[in-house]
Amino acid sequence: MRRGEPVVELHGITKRFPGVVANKDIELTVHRGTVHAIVGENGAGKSTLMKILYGVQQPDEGSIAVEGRVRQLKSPADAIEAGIGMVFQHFQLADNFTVLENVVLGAEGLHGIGDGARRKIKEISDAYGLDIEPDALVEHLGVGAQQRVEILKVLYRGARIIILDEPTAVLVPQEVDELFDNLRELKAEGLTVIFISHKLDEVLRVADAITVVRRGTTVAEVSPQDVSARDLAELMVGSELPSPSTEESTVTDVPLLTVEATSLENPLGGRPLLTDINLTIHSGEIVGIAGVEGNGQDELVEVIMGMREPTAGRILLGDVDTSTWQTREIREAGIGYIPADRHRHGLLLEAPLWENVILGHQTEPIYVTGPGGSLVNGSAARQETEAVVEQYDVRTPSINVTAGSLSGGNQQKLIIGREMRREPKVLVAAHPTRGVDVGAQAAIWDHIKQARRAGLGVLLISADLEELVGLSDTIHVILRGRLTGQFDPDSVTKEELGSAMTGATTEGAA
Ligand SMILES: Nc1ncnc2c1ncn2[C@@H]1O[C@H](COP(=O)(O)OP(=O)(O)OP(=O)(O)O)[C@@H](O)[C@H]1O
Repeated sequence: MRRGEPVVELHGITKRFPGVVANKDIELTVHRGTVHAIVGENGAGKSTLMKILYGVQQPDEGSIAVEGRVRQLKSPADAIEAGIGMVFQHFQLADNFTVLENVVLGAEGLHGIGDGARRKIKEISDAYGLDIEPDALVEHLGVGAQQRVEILKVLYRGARIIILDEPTAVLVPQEVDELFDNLRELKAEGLTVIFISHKLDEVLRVADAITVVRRGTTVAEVSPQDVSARDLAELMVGSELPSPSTEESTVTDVPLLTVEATSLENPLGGRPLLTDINLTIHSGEIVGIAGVEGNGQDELVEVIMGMREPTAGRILLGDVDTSTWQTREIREAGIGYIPADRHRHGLLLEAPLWENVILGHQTEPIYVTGPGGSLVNGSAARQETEAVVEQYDVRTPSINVTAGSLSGGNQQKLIIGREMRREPKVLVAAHPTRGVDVGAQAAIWDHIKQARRAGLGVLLISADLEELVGLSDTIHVILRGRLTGQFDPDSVTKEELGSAMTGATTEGAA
């Protein structure tokens, strides 16, 4: 096939769920050898469209042509057969297996593991600059490399069209650059990449064409040379956006949460997970933590939230030592928590929204009723859920649907609303706006800033440097379990932060 020919043609795609039209009359043409971005608000219908193209879901109406041939994609196997592969945001790799085993098990099964497969992996890795060793253990690979293994897996199965679902959400800036280099190599070889992203500046950097989806339908196709990030955001929401305003500092000298000389040994031996962490969050202050994933951020959150007990040092809430408290006690004492993994720690996906909103708080007086307080007060729970949905703009047909049926960004908005409406004293927030569209992101930032004015203290862990710099009053860098530098967000550059995060420099500027 020639470069530039249409390889994916979607006409009139419509997909309905109970109470929602997720896709309506979608028109999309993707050309060979291009990177084609799909952007839109949370719940606009992007994931649904990609699932339809990957055969995970079937459209109610419309047609799909791949490389000029009309196809019925009834399953991912059909899509793979048509030359389409998909890399999901949550990697689907078995940690304690090698790259070779991971790649081959999904494709040919056990009998495929051998020198032939090893050679083929090397060839693919070399051809597209993926830099993957077939015999490396997946658990030894960083996030960026694991993502390249996922891409390699898809290529190994012969994909010519690769769908990536928010591929940069989990990457730090250097890894994003590497990924984009890989994407350029893929398209130079005549492959086609379709990707979903909320990071509009990245979309403008790497895409050849951008399709905007609004309320389930394709509203525009633009070329990155012709638009700004702001134009794109306005196309997504269908109206003009307000301009951001500058802020006065609200930091006080009242300590709310203190992490004092805290260390955490690794129960499996080796380097400690945390070493001598000292950190204070004052009322009205947002303390940001920058770091490459896996450098102790999760463990820091876990010792603060009572999921692990520090092996040295202590955690103080005000002047009360909470180091040995359980998570529930800590939450009840006024710490809100936005976990990094919303599926594992934040939500019960099979339960309705209203149950999720009172999750962890169902024993509190306002939610109990009946003899001996044995029943849940459904109407109080529903009222609170309606309020979360309304204030945090959770797009849902009703509060009775399951959390699992919400789009990813709307799940995140639900968690943030649940935590913020409880008016915590301290908020421990890991990647609070991951997967959230730019409009909703700005709204969440406003909610957090407003609470900060009223005295909230925040520990903000984020891979999004824009968010860290824009929200934080001070930024610490975490590297191999230690705080290695402190920076003033008003003066630090992304490059300085990036080098501190990778250990290229460890000197703080402030
Ligand atoms: N399995 C499902 N059952 C019911 N409703 C669903 C299901 N999957 C998606 N929806 C609904 O379809 C709409 C579109 O969701 P989709 O996940 O495609 O949005 P999205 O644009 O990918 O959003 P995000 O940016 O938040 O990931 C939403 O209203 C969502 O609640």
